[in-house]
This record gives sequence, C-alpha cells and structure tokens, in this order.
Amino acid sequence: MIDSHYGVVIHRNFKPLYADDIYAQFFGHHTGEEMLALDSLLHLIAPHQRQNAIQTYNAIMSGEEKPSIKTYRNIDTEGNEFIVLTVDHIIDWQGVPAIQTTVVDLSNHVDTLKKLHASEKRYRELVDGSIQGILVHRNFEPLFCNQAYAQALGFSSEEALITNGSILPLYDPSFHEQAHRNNQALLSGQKSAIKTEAKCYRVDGSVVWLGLLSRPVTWNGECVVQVTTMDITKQHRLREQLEHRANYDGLTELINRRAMSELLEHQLRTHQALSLPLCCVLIDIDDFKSINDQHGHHIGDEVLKQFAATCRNNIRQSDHIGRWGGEEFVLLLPDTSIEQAEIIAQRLRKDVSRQTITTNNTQLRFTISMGVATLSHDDHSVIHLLSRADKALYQAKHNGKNQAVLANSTARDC
Ligand SMILES: Nc1nc2c(ncn2[C@@H]2O[C@H](COP(=O)(O)OP(=O)(O)OP(=O)(O)O)[C@@H](O)[C@H]2O)c(=O)[nH]1
Repeated sequence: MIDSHYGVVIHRNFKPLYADDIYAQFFGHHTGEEMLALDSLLHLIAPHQRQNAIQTYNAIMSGEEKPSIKTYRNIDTEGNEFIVLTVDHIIDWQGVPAIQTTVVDLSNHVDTLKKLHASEKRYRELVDGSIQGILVHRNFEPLFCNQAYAQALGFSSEEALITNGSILPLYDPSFHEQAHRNNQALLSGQKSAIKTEAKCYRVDGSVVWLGLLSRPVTWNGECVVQVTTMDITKQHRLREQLEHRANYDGLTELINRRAMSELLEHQLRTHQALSLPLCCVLIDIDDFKSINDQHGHHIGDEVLKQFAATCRNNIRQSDHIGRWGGEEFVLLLPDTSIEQAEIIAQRLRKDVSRQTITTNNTQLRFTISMGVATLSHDDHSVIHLLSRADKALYQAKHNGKNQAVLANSTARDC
C-alpha cells in the first residue's frame, strides 16, 4: 500500500476549474480556492514533461486515448520537484467536458524505495565483503550464500554452492541430527538463535571446522534460517592438542595420572552402583634406575615406550592403561574378577619378560612387578583401592620382583 494522500483538480486546457485543499497543499498553497487564480496548471509540471501532458490531454479529450495512470514530476511554489501519480477522467463540468485529475503524491514512496535500494546495496556490500560466511537455507536447501561461505567449503563460486540441493552432505553425519533439531527449534520460534560448532568437508574432502550462529530470517516472505559461519579449524586443532596434552603422557601416549584418576573415580562409582567387579593393577618396571644408569636415559625412555605398546596390545578395548608417574603404571580392568585380573597380569608379565630392546652394543630385557586389587564395597575413594594395590606391589618387589601379588594374598610367581 502506498502511504500517501490524494488530491483532486478539475481543469479544461489546464485552466483550473476546481481544486481541493489537499491538491493545493501538494504545491505549497493553503486552499483549493487559491489554485483557481492560476492561469495554467502546466506551470506546476516539470518543463520537460509539459509537452507530454498537453498531448495526453488532447488525446483523452478527443477520445483517441483512454484515461490511464501516469507519473509526473511536479514543482511546488518553492521550486522543489516531487513525483505524483495521476489518473484522468472526462467529466461534465457545467455542461462542458473537462478533465478531473486525481493526484497521488508519491514522493514518500519513492524516497522509501530509494532508501531501500541504498540499504540493500549497502547490505550486499557488507555481505560480500564479510570475512564471515553467510548462508540462507530453507530446510538445508541453499537459497543464498556469500563468497566467504562458498570459499570456506572449497567452492569456486557462490553459484557452484547454491546449485546443490542440500548443504547437509557438506556437514559430518554426526551433526545431522542436531542440525535438524536446531532447524526445527528456530523455525518454530522455540529459539531465536543457536550457536554451535560443526565438522564439515570441503569439496576436495579436507576437513574444516565451522563455528555457526543460526537465526530465523524472513526471505521473500518466508521464514527460513540464516547461518553466519567462521572457520575455526585452527582453534579447534589447538583445543584438541591442548586437551590431548592435558590428558595424555607425551612419551608413552598413554593417558596420564590426571585422566586416570578421573577415570578411576568414575569407574568406582558406576561399578559400586551396579555391584560389578572392578580390578586395579599397579605396575612398576623393575630396576629401572639401573637401566637408565647402564644404557642411558634415552634407552630408559625406549623401555617405557615399548612397555606402553605391549600393554596396549595385551588389553581389551574396555580396559584402560595409564602412566601413573615415572616407571609406574595403572591398569584398570572393568567387569573383571580378581581371578581374571591375575591371569591378565601374569600374561602381561610374561610378555614383557620375553621382549628384548636392542641398544647399540647389547640386547636389553626388563621385567615388571605388579600389585592386583579388587574393588570392595567399603572403598569410599580410589585411594583405598590404590593403597591395597600399592601394598601388594611393595610385597611383589620385596619378594624378588618379576611377579604379580594379589592384595591381601600371598605372592604368586609363574
Ligand atoms: N628414562 C626415564 N627414566 C625415568 C622417567 N621417569 C622416571 N625415571 C627414572 O626411573 C627411575 C626409578 O628408579 P627407582 O624408583 O629407584 O626404581 P627402580 O630402579 O625401578 O627400582 P625398583 O622399583 O625397586 O625395581 C629413576 O631413576 C627415575 O629417574 C622417564 O620418563 N624416563
């Protein structure tokens, strides 16, 4: 709808016969009466359109042309130009034909359109120049994207991406369910914005991590979703590295004491709640100091790495091995009875004792001692479980090393 007033004027050969006040006010006059003093309405029309106005008048009066809608540039009393829309009708005025013109002031409308175009242009420039990717989609069917979004996913142009029926195949399948849920929440008005991160694949198959901010927007009168994206691949890798460093031992690549402590606490709670057996094996490499002293620290490191690899090969997927510190390790065996734990410990002990590590001049062998403890209902903390395993390990060392001792039991050597 055009938000404008309309005025009415009746004229014959542009000599005004009647004008209402609204028409008069378009031109800076106060009343229609004042307009009647004008010789010709033609002076109100921009000079380059006057000829056209005369031709139209003659054609309508002679019946050659049917009255139709025209736009004119008019001039007010102060010389300001403004745009009007006119509709002419032939009427009978005091027995003689005359033209009745209804005039609508379009200035506001044209101004609004101009401002809209200017703001659309500015928006387009902002979107094109944005380093953030912008995508508009209808249930994942791309409707619009900017260059930054297309480039982040390895497309040569925005058009190349838009022609895809769905953007979902560009996102890792693990994200799809969440994407559908978020889309629904935004379109239903349940949420006004959703921030998330997603693993995506570029056209060449390489991985890119995107930070996404999704909002519902109106697009050609329809409610759709606009996503603003930022390439966070570097930050994501850094975070993964930091998380890895915080939880893993750099030398052996086994989980570290911090991560193992958390795991122990968690496993203790779940196994006690479900009355399931849980065993903990504390392992110490025998005479490690003399390995270092005789062969050098780097060979000592090699022994630690090889031991870690042997452990990984010996345990089930559900078991956990971690470096507790120095040459001490914790093996955590969920859902395992003490009898089964002893079998596993002895198997590992034998495997280790059979291995050789080749140094520059000689072949090196090493052994391990172990303390095996099982979770009791009275264990309120892992400290109790670990302390029993530690006592058993001490016993194993005391009894001559290269053996596994069950907590509160006698040493058993194979
Ligand atoms: N190469 C190397 N040595 C380490 C590392 N961490 C701790 N050690 C050394 O491991 C040795 C442990 O020695 P001790 O605690 O005396 O134990 P041990 O010689 O194994 O004697 P037992 O436990 O009685 O068999 C120390 O000399 C530590 O410096 C490491 O990451 N790399």
